[in-house]
Amino acid sequence: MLAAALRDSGPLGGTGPCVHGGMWQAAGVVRAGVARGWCGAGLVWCGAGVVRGWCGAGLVWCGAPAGMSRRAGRIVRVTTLRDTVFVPASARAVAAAALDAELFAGSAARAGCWVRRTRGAGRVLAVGDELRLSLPVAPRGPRVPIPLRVVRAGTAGFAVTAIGGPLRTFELCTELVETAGGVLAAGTVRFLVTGGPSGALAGRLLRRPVRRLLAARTAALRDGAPRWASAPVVVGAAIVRDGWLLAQQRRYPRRDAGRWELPGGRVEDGEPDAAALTRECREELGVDVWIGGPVGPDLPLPGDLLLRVYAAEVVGAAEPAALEHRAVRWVTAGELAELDWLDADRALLPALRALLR
Ligand SMILES: Nc1nc2c([nH]c(=O)n2[C@H]2C[C@H](O)[C@@H](COP(=O)(O)OP(=O)(O)OP(=O)(O)O)O2)c(=O)[nH]1
Repeated sequence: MLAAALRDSGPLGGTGPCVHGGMWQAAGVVRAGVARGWCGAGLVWCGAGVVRGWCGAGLVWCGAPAGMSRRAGRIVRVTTLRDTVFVPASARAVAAAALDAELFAGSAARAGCWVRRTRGAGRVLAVGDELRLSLPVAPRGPRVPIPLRVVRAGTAGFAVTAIGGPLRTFELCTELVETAGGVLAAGTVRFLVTGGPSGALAGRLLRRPVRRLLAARTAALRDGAPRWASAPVVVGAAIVRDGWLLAQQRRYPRRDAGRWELPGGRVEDGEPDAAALTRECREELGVDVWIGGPVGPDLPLPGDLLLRVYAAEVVGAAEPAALEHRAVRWVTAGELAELDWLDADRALLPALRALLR
């Protein structure tokens, strides 16, 4: 039976042009030319033209079956599970929810999992942060420890991947696709187990807790995003000049004194973001600024504040001064990582680096 299953196994996934003009994505094993998959617009056609899945709110979604193949002579089983929700909120609010460390840990707890941050700090999850996920195989049963690293954290989505533990491959990602009325948040978990019958059993046992984790995560995004849509905003200015970025060093409170941040501050009630940034840059630096587009995603801050950063340039040849801060400093892309940034600002470093390129 096993041999027959292996013979039937095709590629473990794939992607191709969909009849709706987008791309289809097949997940799991392709048997006899038939794949299950999903696309953003409707039904999925692949292989011999057979459709699996169903259409709801304009998208097809399905739980893909466990796939099986041989790699280096070992039986490898890949399981891909998906859960998609439609979130009627702005893309920036949903991305903020996706990067919210508290929301992530809370949703995992609701699914019976534990999440502990082992690297990184603050409310926002940044690329390079590490977490330890403890997945229950059964209620009150043994737990599988999965050390994870954040590998993607941006406006288009979030992803963590295993960096050790018994499951050498475990990936959880959330793709965010903006639509006219809101955002499609497509959660996927893909994990791989090896071994014969014991591997098959392990794969089967893990499906239920992983499915619960995935469902709790997408539900948390749907329920958590509206809060970020109406959160009080702190605006920051990524002021650039000839490949240099202006950073300023905090004087207070004690826990943040000496750390670096971007010029800016809280937006007052009814005040447009641009007006708040103009006001803060005059007060803190004594200069006027031109304000451009947003840089990176909106970032959750402690106290349910949201940090939103805009690209900016000093008007004219005026030199910014540290009127309220300990110091200001121009830094190159290469020097960005040398500064002790506030926790949330660390999550912006990839976007700031890209701005300076
Ligand atoms: N301006 C700014 N604030 C930041 C950044 N990153 C970050 O976490 N924050 C936090 C620090 C503060 O808790 C909050 C900013 O609000 P604020 O500038 O009005 O706060 P503050 O503590 O300086 O208070 P205040 O004296 O200006 O009233 O956002 C950043 O890059 N720029």
